[in-house]
Amino acid sequence: MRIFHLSAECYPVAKVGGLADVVGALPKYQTLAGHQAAVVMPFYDRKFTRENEFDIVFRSATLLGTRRLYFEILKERNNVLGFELFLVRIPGLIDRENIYSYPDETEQFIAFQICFLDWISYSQQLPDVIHCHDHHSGLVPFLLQHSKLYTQLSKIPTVFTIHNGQYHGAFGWDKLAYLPEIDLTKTGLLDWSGGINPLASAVRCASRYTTVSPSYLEELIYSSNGLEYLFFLERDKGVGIINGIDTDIWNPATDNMIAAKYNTIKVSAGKQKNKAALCTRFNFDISKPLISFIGRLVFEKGADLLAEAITASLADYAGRVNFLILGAGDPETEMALQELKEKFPADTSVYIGYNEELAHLVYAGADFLLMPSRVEPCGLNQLYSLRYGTMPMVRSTGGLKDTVIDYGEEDGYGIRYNHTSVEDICYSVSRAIALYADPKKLQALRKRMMALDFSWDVSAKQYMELYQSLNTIII
Ligand SMILES: Nc1ncnc2c1ncn2[C@@H]1O[C@H](COP(=O)(O)OP(=O)(O)O[C@H]2O[C@H](CO)[C@@H](O)[C@H](O)[C@H]2O)[C@@H](O)[C@H]1O
Repeated sequence: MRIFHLSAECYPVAKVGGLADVVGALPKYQTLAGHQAAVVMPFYDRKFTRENEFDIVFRSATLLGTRRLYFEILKERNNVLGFELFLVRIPGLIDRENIYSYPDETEQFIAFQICFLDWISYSQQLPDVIHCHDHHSGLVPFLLQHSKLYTQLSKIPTVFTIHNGQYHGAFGWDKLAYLPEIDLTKTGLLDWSGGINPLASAVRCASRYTTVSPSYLEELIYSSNGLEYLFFLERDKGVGIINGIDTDIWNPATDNMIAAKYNTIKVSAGKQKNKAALCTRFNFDISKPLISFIGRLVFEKGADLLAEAITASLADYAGRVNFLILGAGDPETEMALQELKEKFPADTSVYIGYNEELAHLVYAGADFLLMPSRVEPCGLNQLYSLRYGTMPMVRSTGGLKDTVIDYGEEDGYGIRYNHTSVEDICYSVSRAIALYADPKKLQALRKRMMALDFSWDVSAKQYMELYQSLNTIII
């Protein structure tokens, strides 16, 4: 089966968060299973594109409104990722360093989708399925079916995966002219709340939509930033498939980014060496429990509560626990965390920024990983931490609920709490400190965590079954 994944991110080409991890792994596992999986993404002027070799496989021009765009499709030459990688380059529009946040972002992603469709319209070998990820490729299912330019593509089944339902990529009807000629009787399929909403359109027009955990599929009906009624109406088209993790990259026994490699048998000594490296770097006392947080410093992740919750915890446990935060995001949260570090220099440390290597070391060296997310479609951090024998402390929501069982329950291995609140975070901290005081129990739980299997094998198979079922669906 030939599968095209369309995405704004793909590890290691360009990563901001978990979307990149999934799009960098799923096609690899599909290729290993004998399928022809490819990723198509915008060209970014980054380390990966500078250091690898590409062939130009297609060159053409298209229109974005009245603007004529010349574009190229580049193909990575040496199969370094284990799957085909195609980049859409449009000089002056899609050839910059950053992935998001340019003022013409809407134009960038519309152009990305148009160029992709133009390119495959000329292709001799059409894909069996087009798999779109998040709103950046959300207009493709609509355009395939309702633009005259792409009639020959209209039978290709599409899957749309929602990694984050909070962001819709919505824009005003004044930008309708950027789309290619469409059937104007169908504009209702683009509209939500008086604007063009790529996420809503994809949910309606894709053959199927998926969420990255079964719980999140249900939660979208109650909380999806204004699309609740849409998810209520379209519920039967949705499927929840939990993310896997790329065990080639996230494996403490082979990970070159950590200070000492270890496996389940050597977990105690291995974690201790990695913790020592972290404690030296951040000036912590290794004998104390180390609780960390890794992630985007945004409201969804509960990051706004970290400074207050850590301050409250330290009121009870000063000198008995250390906190390490790695992340970047909302300026107010970044500032509050910097202040926290200045206020409690012996107990806390904060690294503002994105650092892939440090993240690996933290998964390996910390004792606990705090995830007080308000919204967590799947969450990969808890899966990585489990793989490294680091206990996740999670709020029961979305994928966190689906993957972490509280250690107080039968076969449990994590810490769970119900609310993204200072009280619940503090309560989870007190439980972590108590558990740390019982090294034998913690050691047994670490072995249990590391024995869990969250590899892609099962989930990749579920996606294949979904694709295969689409051939029989009449949209
Ligand atoms: N400052 C930093 N330095 C280094 N590494 C950092 C970092 N900040 C984040 N990361 C890394 O980025 C990834 C974050 O992945 P998540 O799945 O937790 O979140 P995200 O919200 O981006 O993804 C969305 O998509 C994914 C994929 O479907 C869902 O799991 C998730 O719930 C959904 O919100 C992890 O690999 C983490 O280590």
